[in-house]
Amino acid sequence: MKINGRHYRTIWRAEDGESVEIIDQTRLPHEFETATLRTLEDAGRAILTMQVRGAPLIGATAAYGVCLALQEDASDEAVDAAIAYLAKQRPTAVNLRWALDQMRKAIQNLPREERLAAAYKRAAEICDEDVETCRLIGTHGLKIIEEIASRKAPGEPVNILTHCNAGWIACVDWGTATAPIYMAHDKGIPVHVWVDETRPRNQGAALTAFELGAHGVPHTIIVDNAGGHLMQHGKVDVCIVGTDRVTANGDVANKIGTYLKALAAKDNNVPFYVALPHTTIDWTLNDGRIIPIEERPVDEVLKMPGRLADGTVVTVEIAAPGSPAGNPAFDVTPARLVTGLITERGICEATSDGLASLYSEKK
Ligand SMILES: CSC[C@H]1O[C@H](OP(=O)(O)O)[C@H](O)[C@@H]1O
Repeated sequence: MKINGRHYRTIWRAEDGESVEIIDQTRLPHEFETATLRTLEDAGRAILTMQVRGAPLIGATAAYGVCLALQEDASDEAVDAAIAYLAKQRPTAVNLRWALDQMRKAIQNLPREERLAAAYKRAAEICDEDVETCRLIGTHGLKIIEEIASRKAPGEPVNILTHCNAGWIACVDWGTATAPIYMAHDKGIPVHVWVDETRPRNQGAALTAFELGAHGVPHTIIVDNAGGHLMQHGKVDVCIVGTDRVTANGDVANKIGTYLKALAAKDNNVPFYVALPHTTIDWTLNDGRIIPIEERPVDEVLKMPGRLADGTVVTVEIAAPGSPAGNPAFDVTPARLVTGLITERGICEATSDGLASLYSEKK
């Protein structure tokens, strides 16, 4: 999408052909900085420290991480070590495993001297495929927004609540939950987005608000605990969130707090949709309760970055020194609380049959 009128993807191969550029998301929204990944370790660190984050972008970064590793050593042992290293950086988003499996398939039967070119080719394809997949998610999700808009008074916006950042910044472009929003906005359908700030890393306040604002989409940042209240008072027409892993039976792992939004939506008869590409479906699991939930550093809870009036960006402590904290980064929303899954192939029920109806090859 565009930043200051210039189109960006979130990750791209540098002109030197042997490094990778990313948008450093730890600097947003106060500073727009790109960063260069030159080694496997740079890619692993970018994923772990969330310079890049969002399931599809984590996968794309890992794919390029394999390329950077191959530049040093294209042996079978080095490939295995690189894949194992990248796989352990973050446990919940299944796109990481999916992308690494794709890279292994692309190079494993090639002679060493052909592996690097094949790896860069596959990594580029993964990025291009993600852009098209998210665009298609947008076209299918747009129908939901259009149907709600048809029941509203002229000019009255469709009020959409989203949690965390499942935007173009979480992907290579377009986003998952935001793709239908951008398409509705660009089509002239009045929309307004309630943006959950999404403690503790504030991906909503720092990233979703940033990208919606850059595209001119009306939005309001709210504290995470306000969503239920807004739903009780009829101010939310639909919830659309992203996900890091959907099991074959439709259970949804997503940023911590998603489950509570789904409960509030169910209690207030607000449709709750989850937008996802096929790369986020874990066909090996039929129960969301066994999805690994990442425990992140407690400093993310105890400290918060911000900008002073003079523009200096600082980090402050928000609790008494020595306060203990816990930081589970994701929760699992049972399929029964999900109205539907918005995929690149269409919208389906959050059930095994629903997913099988769109992905018959996986039956
Ligand atoms: C389109 S995937 C977005 C998904 O990823 C986020 O997690 P994180 O920021 O920790 O990578 C969040 O769960 C979003 O819904």
